[in-house]
Amino acid sequence: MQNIYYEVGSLDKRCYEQFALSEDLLMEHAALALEKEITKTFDKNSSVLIVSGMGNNGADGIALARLLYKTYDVKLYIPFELKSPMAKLQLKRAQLLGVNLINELQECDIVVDSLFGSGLKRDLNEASQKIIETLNSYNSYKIACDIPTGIDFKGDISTLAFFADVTVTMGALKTSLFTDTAKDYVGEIVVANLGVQREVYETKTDLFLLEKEDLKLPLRDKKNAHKGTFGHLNVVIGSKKGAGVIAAKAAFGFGAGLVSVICHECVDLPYHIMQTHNLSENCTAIALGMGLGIYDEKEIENILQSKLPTIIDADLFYEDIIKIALQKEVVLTPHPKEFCALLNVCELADIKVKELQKNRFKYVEMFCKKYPKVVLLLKGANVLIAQNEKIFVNTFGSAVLSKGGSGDVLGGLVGSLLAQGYKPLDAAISASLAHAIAASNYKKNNYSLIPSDLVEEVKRL
Ligand SMILES: NC(=O)C1=CN([C@@H]2O[C@H](COP(=O)(O)OP(=O)(O)OC[C@H]3O[C@@H](n4cnc5c(N)ncnc54)[C@H](O)[C@@H]3O)[C@@H](O)[C@H]2O)[C@@H](O)CC1
Ligand SMILES: Nc1ncnc2c1ncn2[C@@H]1O[C@H](COP(=O)(O)OP(=O)(O)O)[C@@H](O)[C@H]1O
Ligand SMILES: [K+]
Repeated sequence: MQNIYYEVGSLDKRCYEQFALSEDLLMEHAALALEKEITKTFDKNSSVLIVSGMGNNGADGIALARLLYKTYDVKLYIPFELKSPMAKLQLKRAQLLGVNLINELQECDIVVDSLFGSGLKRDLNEASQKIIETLNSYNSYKIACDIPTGIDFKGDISTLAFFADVTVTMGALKTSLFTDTAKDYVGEIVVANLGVQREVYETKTDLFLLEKEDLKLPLRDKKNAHKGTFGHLNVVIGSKKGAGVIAAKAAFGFGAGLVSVICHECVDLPYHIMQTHNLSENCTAIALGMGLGIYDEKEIENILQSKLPTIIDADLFYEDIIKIALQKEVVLTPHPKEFCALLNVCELADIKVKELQKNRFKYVEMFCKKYPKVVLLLKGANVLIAQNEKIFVNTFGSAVLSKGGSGDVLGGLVGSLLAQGYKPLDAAISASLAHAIAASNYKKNNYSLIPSDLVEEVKRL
């Protein structure tokens, strides 16, 4: 996994103060990283439009123009008067070489957006919006310097933003690149080394980007084993029975030795899933909430009081009864609307989904501060998995998963790993990764996946 930061200004400052690196030196490395992004794919003489703003983001772009000058067909566009001293210095250097400025935007093979970076404040003015609109309309390969212009430090977009194919971000990863809103804009994210290795530049953090290697599949390493060795998950089935059945099937496919559903009515189950009325004696984990609907309060209260590892989903996030479980290491898997309801039930905030989506990290932190034992998995385009002070981001998911039943599969996968003895945080991380990576392996198209296809892909991981 990789480190993420809310801001990197303090890391830059550390470079100046502790390692005697200069702003100029850091900026030169920023420009070199942008140059590398171009030279690795594009032949000499390709045309490069660089759009530079008045601050240091613009300065990075102007330094790039100098680096590319003569081998690439560089077109430097500076729409506003430069403000930052570094931008002015970079322009002086570029012009001494002979780099010419262009007066209007021109479509090129490559576009570099260095209009605004981490210094973006306020809404983009009309002139900037027009520029971004025009750049977005080009078929060029689009590179964002540090962050696509229009995304603010919280990862929010107030008017519009640059659609990058790749974002070369300076020094380290920032949370603003990993909001659900930013996901459509950032493209591939590359981190530029600013003159020291990332291991040196970065300091301790509690935020992490998950990578494929962080997925720990429940591969069986014991030869002397039987079905009981791999746990017994009980899935509580509610009035919308399908949800629990999907979760049960997913759990079985992900390695649980035994899976039973707790249901008092007749359910149509595959032969390998059992049905029971009460918690099984050898039950090792519980999944409940998915499709629960109307429920028997006493029964759910008893289940929530159990000491067994538990994953809770869906309908229970709207109910006071959930508070029984929040002092334990349970896994909660709400989608944004459910998380808003949960924040309300827990008297933490009374907010709408829009406010949550603008501040996902903040509300996740707030919840985990009050309930440090709980493992919270907040669904979304980028899933956040958190416990106590740590937050892990899973960016592997895609719109392939935007289907009824995808969340039920996820609940089953988490339950399966809990039943097999994973620690709650590890279960949430590996289940979330398996869920998203399995969906990305579904190659037919991005609209037709159904829960059973997803389970099939999980089986093939
Ligand atoms: N140590 C450093 O500071 C480094 C900075 N680097 C680059 O510097 C960037 C940050 O530079 P700055 O702090 O100068 O910020 P920016 O270049 O992002 O922009 C700040 C300037 O834009 C103006 N501005 C902000 N929002 C505006 C809006 N909506 N409409 C019109 N004007 C607006 C501000 O008044 C300020 O003059 C980073 O994103 C990165 O690309 C890199 O060169 C690496 C080192
Ligand atoms: N656009 C998307 N990008 C990434 N993941 C997505 C996207 N849409 C949905 N998902 C994932 O699919 C799952 C949907 O869960 P949920 O909304 O609870 O559905 P349901 O209750 O119908 O099963 C979540 O894990 C979510 O993160
Ligand atoms: K930018």
